[in-house]
Amino acid sequence: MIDIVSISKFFNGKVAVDQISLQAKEGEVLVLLGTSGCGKTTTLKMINRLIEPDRGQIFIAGKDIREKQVQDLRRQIGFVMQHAGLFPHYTVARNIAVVPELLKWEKKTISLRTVEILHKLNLGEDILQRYPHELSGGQQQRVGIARALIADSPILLMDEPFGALDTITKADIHAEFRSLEEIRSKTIILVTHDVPEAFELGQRICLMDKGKIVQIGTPKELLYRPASEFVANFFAENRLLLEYKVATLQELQGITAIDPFISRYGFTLRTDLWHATQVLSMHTETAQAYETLVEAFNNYRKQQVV
Ligand SMILES: Nc1ncnc2c1ncn2[C@@H]1O[C@H](COP(=O)(O)OP(=O)(O)OP(=O)(O)O)[C@@H](O)[C@H]1O
Repeated sequence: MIDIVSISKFFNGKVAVDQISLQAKEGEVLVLLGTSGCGKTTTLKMINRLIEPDRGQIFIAGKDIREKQVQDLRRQIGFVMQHAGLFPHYTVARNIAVVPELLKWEKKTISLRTVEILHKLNLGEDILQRYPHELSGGQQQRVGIARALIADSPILLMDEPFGALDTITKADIHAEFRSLEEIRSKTIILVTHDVPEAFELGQRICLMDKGKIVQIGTPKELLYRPASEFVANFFAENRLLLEYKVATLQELQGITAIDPFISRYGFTLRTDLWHATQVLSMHTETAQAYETLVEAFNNYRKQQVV
């Protein structure tokens, strides 16, 4: 678990992070969300000591991170940098092997694990001898993720890991990322300014503004129980999309019979309404099922909005 206790950071006398306290629980994806300049990256970089806080403390598994050697601390933390952050003069293979080499893994182990992780991220082995500039933006970001995952560290810090991707590539890579068994048991803190991405990937979202936390909670809490007008306004633009994304079939269960949707259309109780209605809206023969779900959602929504 990562426990951040009242940390602050000043740059040139101006506060960038202002007495932030939060906890990231073991095995969860916590998203730091907010507009440009609100202090997300600075907060993230203080966890692996790329930036030192001016005030406050950070604990990992109960230990103050300043008590460890920086290199030891960073070896237990996978880090995905903004814009992938690959070394331009290293091949993909060398980029991915940076941490295993520091850990003094055998060459054979590195190459086997590299191939395994490449396949999981839908990358071909043919890219191993290429340089970053010979890859597409999406491939570069996948390589950045492969590099952070290869050593299977218990913590993963991700700074806009999918930032450079178009919407369609993003949807694919989000789905891949969520289904990776590698991320299941990790504590992940992910920085983004992309609201739908935060809702898709975060179990909890920490919304920040001007260096402070405005609200921290589940996507559903932020949407239906905003702590302030700022929070409500922040989600106003994407509101309907987000409401469809946070409602799962499980939540509609008491309102309409869900079993037929599961057996007939291959959904699960965890399928979100956004995905389900998209599938059902594609064919005329599923129009009735689509309408049933939308009606159930409207009734569910009435119970949420008080
Ligand atoms: N090295 C630095 N020197 C001076 N000011 C800095 C430095 N790093 C960040 N800042 C300032 O601190 C504030 C917070 O920056 P930070 O990068 O943490 O924000 P962010 O929320 O991650 O933004 P973005 O989404 O644009 O990356 C900003 O006002 C920024 O200009």
